[in-house]
Amino acid sequence: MKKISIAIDGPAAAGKSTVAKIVAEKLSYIYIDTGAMYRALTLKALNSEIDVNDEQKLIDILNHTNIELKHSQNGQLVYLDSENVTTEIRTSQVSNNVSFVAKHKEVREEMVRRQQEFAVGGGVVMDGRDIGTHVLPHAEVKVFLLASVEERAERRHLENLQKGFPSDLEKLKEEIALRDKIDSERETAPLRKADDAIEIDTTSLSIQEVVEKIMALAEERVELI
Ligand SMILES: Nc1ncnc2c1ncn2[C@@H]1O[C@H](COP(=O)(O)OP(=O)(O)O)[C@@H](O)[C@H]1O
Ligand SMILES: Nc1ccn([C@@H]2O[C@H](COP(=O)(O)OP(=O)(O)O)[C@@H](O)[C@H]2O)c(=O)n1
Repeated sequence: MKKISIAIDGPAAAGKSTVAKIVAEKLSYIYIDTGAMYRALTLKALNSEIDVNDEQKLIDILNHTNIELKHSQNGQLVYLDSENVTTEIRTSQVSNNVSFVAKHKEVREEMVRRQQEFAVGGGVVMDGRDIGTHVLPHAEVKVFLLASVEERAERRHLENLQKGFPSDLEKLKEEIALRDKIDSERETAPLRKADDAIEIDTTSLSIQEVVEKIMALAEERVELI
């Protein structure tokens, strides 16, 4: 059966990676979390005391940085220069700096090049902010996931508590809203629904309901090919 590409975009904590992972498993496709790549570069910049506004320094380190997304039974693992950073890239320090790193045109160009390489041949579910608009503009299925900022902050809060991370719901709401604003207002490839993407408001939907909607869109497309 022909393998298609599925692009899932949307604001922070809308449920993109959760549903992308399940859809990829159901279809036996590769799952690619592009946010993890920007997070890994941000972690390296913070650890190297590089200013997140210094585009030239960031591109210099990116050119000497290996970011790998490995698939394990426990989900996706993220390796930065051969070191497992799966947990470290989710700290609030990384979350609060990543949008500044992701603003830079040259950083994005290099990340997009790597992401497109991962997707050669199809059979991928990729999530991020610019997948339907820039990384995979010809993806057969494009979805834009939404949920109210209150709902998204509550979901991330619960997730943090489950992981044993410190978490303050009100602060999280502000941080998520600020990150969405920076991601939506940047000049290069801002967070935006592609014209041909299907919008799904997940505020009152369960994970399973969102997965079913995306699976239905994928099956429809596979049948048409
Ligand atoms: N439809 C949903 N209903 C309730 N919780 C959800 C839903 N989708 C995702 N979640 C939870 O919300 C949190 C954030 O989801 P995640 O997939 O990390 O979002 P994103 O990848 O968009 O940042 C996770 O803890 C996840 O389990
Ligand atoms: N394709 C992408 C993916 C992420 N990003 C950036 O990376 C950040 C982290 O993405 P993420 O998907 O891990 O974030 P969460 O929604 O999981 O919190 C985003 O806030 C964006 O600044 C991006 O610019 N383009």
